[in-house]
Amino acid sequence: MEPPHLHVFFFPFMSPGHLIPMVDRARLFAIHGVKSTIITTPLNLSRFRSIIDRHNCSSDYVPIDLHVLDLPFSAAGLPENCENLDSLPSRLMSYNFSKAIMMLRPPSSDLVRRHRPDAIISDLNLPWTAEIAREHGIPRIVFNGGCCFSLSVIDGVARHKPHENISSDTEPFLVPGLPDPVFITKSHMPERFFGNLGLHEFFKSFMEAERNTYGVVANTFYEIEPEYVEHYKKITGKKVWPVGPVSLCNKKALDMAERGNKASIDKERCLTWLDSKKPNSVLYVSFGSLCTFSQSQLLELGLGLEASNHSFIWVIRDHQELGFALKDFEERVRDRGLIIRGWAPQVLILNHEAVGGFMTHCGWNSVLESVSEGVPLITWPLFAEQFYNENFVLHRLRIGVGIGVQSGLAWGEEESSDVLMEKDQIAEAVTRLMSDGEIVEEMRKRANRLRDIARSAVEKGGSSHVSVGLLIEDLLNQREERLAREH
Ligand SMILES: O=c1ccn([C@@H]2O[C@H](COP(=O)(O)OP(=O)(O)O[C@H]3O[C@H](CO)[C@@H](O)[C@H](O)[C@H]3O)[C@@H](O)[C@H]2O)c(=O)[nH]1
Repeated sequence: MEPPHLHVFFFPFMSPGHLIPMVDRARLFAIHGVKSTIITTPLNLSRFRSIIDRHNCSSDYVPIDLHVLDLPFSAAGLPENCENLDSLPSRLMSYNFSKAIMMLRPPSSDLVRRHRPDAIISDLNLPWTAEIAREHGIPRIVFNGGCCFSLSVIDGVARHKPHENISSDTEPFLVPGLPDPVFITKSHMPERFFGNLGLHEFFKSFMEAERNTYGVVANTFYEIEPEYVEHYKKITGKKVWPVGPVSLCNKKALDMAERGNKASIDKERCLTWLDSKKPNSVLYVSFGSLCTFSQSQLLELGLGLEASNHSFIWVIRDHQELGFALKDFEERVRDRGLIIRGWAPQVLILNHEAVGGFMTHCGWNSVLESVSEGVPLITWPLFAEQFYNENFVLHRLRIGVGIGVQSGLAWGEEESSDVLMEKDQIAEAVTRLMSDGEIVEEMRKRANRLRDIARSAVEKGGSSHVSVGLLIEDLLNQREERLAREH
């Protein structure tokens, strides 16, 4: 008799930059013949339900199971229906959000006891999943969102503390112990991100849990950062499986359009607009799922895009207060600009040949999605490890133009009226990337080469495809050993 499919529980963290790649990963494993179960909350499920339903309709794949847990809003002091980091009324509530997530431990443990999966793949931000795995004698594989380069820089800073002798926020210093010389400044360090919201203690528990984890699954591909994948294995002493770019498992237009949420623009309207533009002529402008600019910064951004004279798609989050009349702006830029207020079908847009540049905050998913489509970037990092991702894009991949921002925002500082970048600086960066010229031509060639390598990595026999197979094999061996122990 055939042994049962390997059964893996996937626990995503409730923030788009973490939820989306985890759902992709669960699908990837199901495509490889694993019985995947995603555990999430009702409103988060509604963001990706349609993709799972389509997946489950296909007779080629093992269907994906879903378990829904209610988030204890009132016990954690959160407003009703606040199930995702992107829907917090204020970032000052991040602490309550983390508390609510910690409270999911008992019902999650109960699910594991009842369904007895063979392994857990869970987000770095859910440290209690490591304890549950240990209690049930199964391996936990951690997913920490970023690339091995940034994780290695974070580790290098924590280990060697090179910033401690530096007084200036803007003086570059070397991070020791890395495969090549990496310079950062104090104002680029993600520690700022945690501000004073009491999140450090949660962060410590994530790192502690990571140390007690069986291995790491990363949304990257080996060829984009071979030295850093090896380095990360060495410093953590863990097995590391690079299985990305996971976004490439969304091959159908509808899956691309509905990835992460239902898009706020009709897919056909978006494609028709893009079809009317020349190849590589459109700049896509989006700052991920969490960033909120000050009203004055948003205005400068609009004026900069207007002044650049290039075509653009500009995504403005619906939580974002505008401070200017969008209608007037749209009338001025006319057909040169398409504004999406809310959720954009990002992967579908980047996939279109008219898109020739991406102005981004350098969230790792956005960087990798751009790389997967051969689109060079204008880098405008804001917080977390985004400055390190920028460093990787500009100095290692050499597929981007830096906008020149010196320092980021701390979590909770979005209300400030600061203008980080003025309209002329913005227009200048757009012109540098979107105008023809030898330097940009070379950049495009490098980006296209990386796109081809990324796509080969996820095809049969490619490095990421092989890596998924090796991870599954490892987990099957773990299961056999566990069953032998139990009998
Ligand atoms: O309108 C939108 C906005 C976002 N996205 C998707 O949402 C994800 C956003 O992820 P990312 O680009 O990584 O940005 P953040 O949401 O800001 O990600 C957080 O998580 C990342 C992974 O850990 C970190 O690299 C970032 O610093 C952190 O801010 C991507 O898949 C996008 O395709 C859309 O599809 N439509």
